[in-house]
Amino acid sequence: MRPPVSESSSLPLKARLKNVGSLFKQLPGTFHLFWRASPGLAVLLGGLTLVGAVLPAAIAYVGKLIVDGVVAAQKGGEGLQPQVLKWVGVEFGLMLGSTLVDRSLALTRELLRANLGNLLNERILQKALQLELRHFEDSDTYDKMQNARREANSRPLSLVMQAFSIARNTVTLSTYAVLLVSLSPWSVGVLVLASIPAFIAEARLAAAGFRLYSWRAPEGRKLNYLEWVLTRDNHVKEVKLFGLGPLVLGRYRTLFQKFFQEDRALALRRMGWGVGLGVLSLGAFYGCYAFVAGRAASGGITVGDMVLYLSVFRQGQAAFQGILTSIGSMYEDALFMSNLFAYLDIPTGAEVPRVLPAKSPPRGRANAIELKDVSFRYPGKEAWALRGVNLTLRPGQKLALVGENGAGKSTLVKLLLRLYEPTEGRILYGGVDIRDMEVEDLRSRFGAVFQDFVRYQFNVAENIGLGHVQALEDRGRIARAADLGGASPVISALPQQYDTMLGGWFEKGQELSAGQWQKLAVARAFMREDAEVLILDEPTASIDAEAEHALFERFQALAADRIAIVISHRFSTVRMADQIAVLHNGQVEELGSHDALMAKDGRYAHLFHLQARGYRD
Ligand SMILES: Nc1ncnc2c1ncn2[C@@H]1O[C@H](COP(=O)(O)OP(=O)(O)OP(=O)(O)O)[C@@H](O)[C@H]1O
Repeated sequence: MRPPVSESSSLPLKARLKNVGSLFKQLPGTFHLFWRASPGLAVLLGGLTLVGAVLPAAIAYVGKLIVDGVVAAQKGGEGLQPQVLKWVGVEFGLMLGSTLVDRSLALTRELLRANLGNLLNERILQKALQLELRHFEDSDTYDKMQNARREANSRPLSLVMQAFSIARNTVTLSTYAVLLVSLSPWSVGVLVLASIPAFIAEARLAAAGFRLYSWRAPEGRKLNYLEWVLTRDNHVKEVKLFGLGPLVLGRYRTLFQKFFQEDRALALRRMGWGVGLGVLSLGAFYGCYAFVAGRAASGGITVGDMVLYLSVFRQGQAAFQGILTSIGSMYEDALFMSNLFAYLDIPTGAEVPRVLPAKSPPRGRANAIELKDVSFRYPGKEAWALRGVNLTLRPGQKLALVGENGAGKSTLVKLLLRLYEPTEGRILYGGVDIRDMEVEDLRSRFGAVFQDFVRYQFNVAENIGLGHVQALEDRGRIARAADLGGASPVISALPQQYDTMLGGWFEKGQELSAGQWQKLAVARAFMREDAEVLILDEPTASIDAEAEHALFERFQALAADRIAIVISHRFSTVRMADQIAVLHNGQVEELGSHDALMAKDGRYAHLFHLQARGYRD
């Protein structure tokens, strides 16, 4: 269980500093990205920050010269007036410069935001392409990716800007210190001393805030999820039918209240400290003010010195406060960056071939597939999803996989496509262990329709053509695939046929029925005309009986000399296969043709009769 936030203050100082230190390790990596995003803008930002940092002290100093000049002129200093006006002119110039620097900084920041955001988004997407299925099915990795995506546009820039702001305020403070030392060395000491409590308080509160947000991350996701359930189109039917609104909204409210109370407690602590420290810094300021005013009155320093002192001390306090605030914000930004870097560093490459050069069985004709004592456990799971599976598929053979939900059918397909590796045993393709092949080589030999096939919010031609991206523009091939998948009648009924935009996400998108979408998915699989193996995972789940019959006739013809693997719960489909493997708890319980398995009168025969009776009664 996570400790409550209030306990954070009991953390030993050393541990707290270590926490902070580990977060600021993100800075070099972030700056590297920042540099990569745009070296020119980075240099410009650095230069502008430096100029902006020294300008305030220069302006304050010229202010002093003006006041001293005025006082001297009033005392009858001959010819001092033009001098004073000259200094006013200089201050005007400096102020103009300062405004220009601030505007240019804002512009540079905006340009960098776009560049840096784009660079990061691209890195995140590139990494997503390298990740394997196991990563997507692991909630931890998935969370990391979603978090990285969510804040890539703001956090890295914010971290860099806060670091620059600290640098700028530090330079400004140093220039102020130089000015103050000449005036009253001990007031520099007072400025620093009066700031120490504020520094400690800010560090404590920022750490508490940071811990609050990081502990809260999983609950924050829960909050997002609840929001999602209530606002997504595909949830609305169930939400309405089951009357889920009040329940989900209630949970949302409870979570929000918890967040609100934590935020309020933190805000109150912040305010308490703020008031106390405000009084302290005001006291320090007026203490020094009294001293300096006294010295000015007794003629120890000039009026200009006093004015300089006042503005520098005040602005020095503000610069110090600025540094503290930046440190506070950096905690959170650094947390994000550590999550982002953790995501970018997720080890991948499990898919690279074990041997070089990779092996590649002959292409253009089906190769035998052999599963030898294959067992598989999902990462982090105790139970075996597959156990001791032995299967041989010769070219031209059709295999049907049957078994109850969770028997391991889809898992077997994932292993064949090397989306996972067997925990034990081997899978051979054309006599070659598939771990010795390039995955792209292996996968390009398969055409597949998955149970959870994708409904691309693209046009019809693309929905089919994506099955073989090299032929995305080949309308002839797309039309052939549509014919084979039984999708042609659906397409001719659409307003712009192959150019009809599909799905409800974009304007003019045409929504299809589940069965119509599935026909497009089947057509997509048939785009791979040279596929050596065809896999249809529950291909007929959504299509009607007539379409199913037609699909299987075409499928039989098309699959003639290829290997075909069909997963289905419909025995009318299953019985057409040469071989039927009955999976039960991850094991092949029965294997043989329909006739052989019926004669055996085991699980298959039992399930077949059960379904047949359902149709007859
Ligand atoms: N990503 C995953 N992580 C962990 N366990 C999983 C994962 N996917 C499936 N499983 C488990 O592996 C076992 C086999 O699942 P699989 O999806 O292969 O079943 P199936 O036979 O295809 O079922 P269905 O007929 O419902 O599609 C099940 O016990 C399931 O809970």
